[in-house]
Amino acid sequence: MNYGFIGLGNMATAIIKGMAASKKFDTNHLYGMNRSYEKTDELVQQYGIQGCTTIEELMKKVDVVVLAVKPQVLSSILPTVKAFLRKNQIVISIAAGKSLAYLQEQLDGHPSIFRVMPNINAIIGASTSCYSTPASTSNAHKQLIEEMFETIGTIVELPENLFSIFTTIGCASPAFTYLYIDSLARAAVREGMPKEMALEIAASSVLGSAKMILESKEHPMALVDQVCSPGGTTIQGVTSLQANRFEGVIHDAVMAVTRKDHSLQ
Ligand SMILES: NC(=O)C1=CN([C@@H]2O[C@H](COP(=O)(O)OP(=O)(O)OC[C@H]3O[C@@H](n4cnc5c(N)ncnc54)[C@H](OP(=O)(O)O)[C@@H]3O)[C@@H](O)[C@H]2O)C=CC1
Ligand SMILES: O=C(O)[C@@H]1CCC=N1
Repeated sequence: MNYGFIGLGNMATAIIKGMAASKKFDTNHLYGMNRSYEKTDELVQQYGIQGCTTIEELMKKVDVVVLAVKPQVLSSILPTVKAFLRKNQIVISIAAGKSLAYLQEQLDGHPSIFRVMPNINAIIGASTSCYSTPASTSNAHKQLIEEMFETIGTIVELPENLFSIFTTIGCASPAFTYLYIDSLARAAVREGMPKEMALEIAASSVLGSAKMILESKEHPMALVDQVCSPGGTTIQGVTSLQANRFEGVIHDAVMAVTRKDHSLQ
C-alpha cells in the first residue's frame, strides 16, 4: 500500500515522522508533494520518502492520499486531485473546517473520503486525534485510518457533527495550553526565577494535572478543593481567576475558534 501527502508542512511532516518511527510503514511506500520543493527534499533526505513534483505524479503512485494543505488552499488543489483520482483510492483530509459533504461534492461523490483531525503534539507522538467517515465506511478502512494515526498518538472515531468542537478543544487548544504555561512561567520570572527553569516546572505541573484528571476520575472541582486549604494560599489565586471570568474567557476563546471553523465550509 502506498501513502501520499499533498502539502508537506508541520502536520504532514509530523505524520510522516510518526509513520516512519513506528516501523509499521516502509518509507519506500510514503510519497510526498509540496508547493516548494525544499520541504519535499528535506523529507526525502531525512526519512527516505519518495518525492513527487506534481499532484498528478503523486496521485498515479498512491493508494491513500492525505490532503494536508491549509483549508484556504484546498479548493485550488481539489480539481487536480479529482482529475487523477481512481475509484479505489482513499482520500483523507486533515483540513480544518472542510466537511465530508464539501469534499464529496468537490470530488464527484468519491466513495472513500475521510476526515481526520490530529493536533500539533503529533510531532512528539502525542496527538489527540479524531476521525469521521461516511455512514457506509467499512471496518477495513477505519482500521487503516487508526493504524496510520495511532503512530502519532491516540485517535477516536466521532460523528461529524462533533468534529468542529473536537477541532477546537482537541487541536486548537494546545495553543491555549502553551499560552497558559508560558504565562505561569513569565509570572515566575517576575518573582526572580529563570525562564527556562520556570517553563519546565509549569509544563511539568500541567502534565501532572492532566494525568490526575485522566487517572483519578475525580471531578476537576473536587481536585481544586483538594489544593485549596482553608485560609490557604491557592484559594486566593482561584478566586482571583474567577473574579476575572476565567471560565468565561475560555468559553469566549472556544466559541471564537469554532465560529471560524464553521466559516471555512
Ligand atoms: N497546525 C496545526 O496545529 C493543525 C493543522 N491542521 C490542518 O492541517 C493542514 C496543514 O496545516 P499545517 O501543516 O499546519 O500547515 P503548513 O502551512 O505547515 O503546511 C501546508 C503546506 O502546504 C503546502 N502547499 C501550499 N499550497 C500547495 C499546493 N498548491 N500544492 C502542494 N502543497 C502546497 C505549503 O507549501 P509551502 O512550503 O510552499 O508554503 C506547506 O508546506 C491544514 O488544513 C490545517 O487545518 C490540523 C490539525 C492541527
Ligand atoms: O488553526 C488552525 O488552522 C489549525 C486547525 C486545528 C488546529 N490548528
